[in-house]
Amino acid sequence: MHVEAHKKRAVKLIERMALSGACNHRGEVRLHESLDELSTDLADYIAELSEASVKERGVFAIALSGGSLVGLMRKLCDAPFNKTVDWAKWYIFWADERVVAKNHADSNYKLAKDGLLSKMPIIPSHVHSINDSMTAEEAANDYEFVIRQLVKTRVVSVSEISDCPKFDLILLGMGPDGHVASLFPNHSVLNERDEWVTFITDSSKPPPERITFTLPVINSASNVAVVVTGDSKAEAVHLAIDDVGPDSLSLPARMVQPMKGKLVWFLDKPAASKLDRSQFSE
Ligand SMILES: O=C(O)[C@H](O)[C@@H](O)[C@H](O)[C@H](O)COP(=O)(O)O
Repeated sequence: MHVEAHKKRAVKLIERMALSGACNHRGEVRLHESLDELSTDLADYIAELSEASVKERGVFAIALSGGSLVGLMRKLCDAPFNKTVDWAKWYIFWADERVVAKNHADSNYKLAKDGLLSKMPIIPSHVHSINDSMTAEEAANDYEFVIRQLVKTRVVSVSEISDCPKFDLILLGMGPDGHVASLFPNHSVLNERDEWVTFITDSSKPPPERITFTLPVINSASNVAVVVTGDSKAEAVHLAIDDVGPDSLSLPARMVQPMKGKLVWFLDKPAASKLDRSQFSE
């Protein structure tokens, strides 16, 4: 990289660090001036975790979600990442999936395949999407079985504390209602402690049938990143991150609390606009 470009990047980084605050027990908050800056930081973050994981374990097990997250990961397909990331070591999973055919417009797999995976040299057999010819319940059981086999062979690591799979990185979006993966507010699946993957047939956001990682799996990951943009999410971001008392405790995004892993929030300014943090004000 040219020296001037290096300098510019360093200045940007310092500015960003000044804007972002290390955020005690709710994780690290990374606040971004623009979606472009957020997506550059997100690509850097994922590439760094991939490198560290491949160095340590020889593989990188990453779980995706749907929504705007996929578009915000697009820079991974461009230089320098297209050349520097060790794509052959990536294993892809979904933290949640809509129970629809893989070629359906609602499919999270299709979204990621069209927008990302088809542009990355990932080994097709490393892409673990759900079986779309089953009922939601069967698909959840089947997906858990697939993950169990990969835990046995250590493609997916295992948590020393919970016996759950320990994904190297779980990427989540968040809805304005504070849902993450397909864990919606007040739903009984929030209490699921035994299964790794479960299903719902009554999602408050269509389509109704989904499978989802459970909270114990999300909270056993080595790294969890929640990527949230736009002012419609500002209130939920406030409840998920700030110390607002017991009312917020039932918010699914607030229940994302990795036991040993690291939690990072990637926010743009509108999403962060209701955070009680003086360092975020202009
Ligand atoms: O399955 C779904 O309905 C979506 O994948 C959903 O869970 C999404 O991840 C969040 O609602 C955030 O979406 P946006 O980032 O697009 O707002």
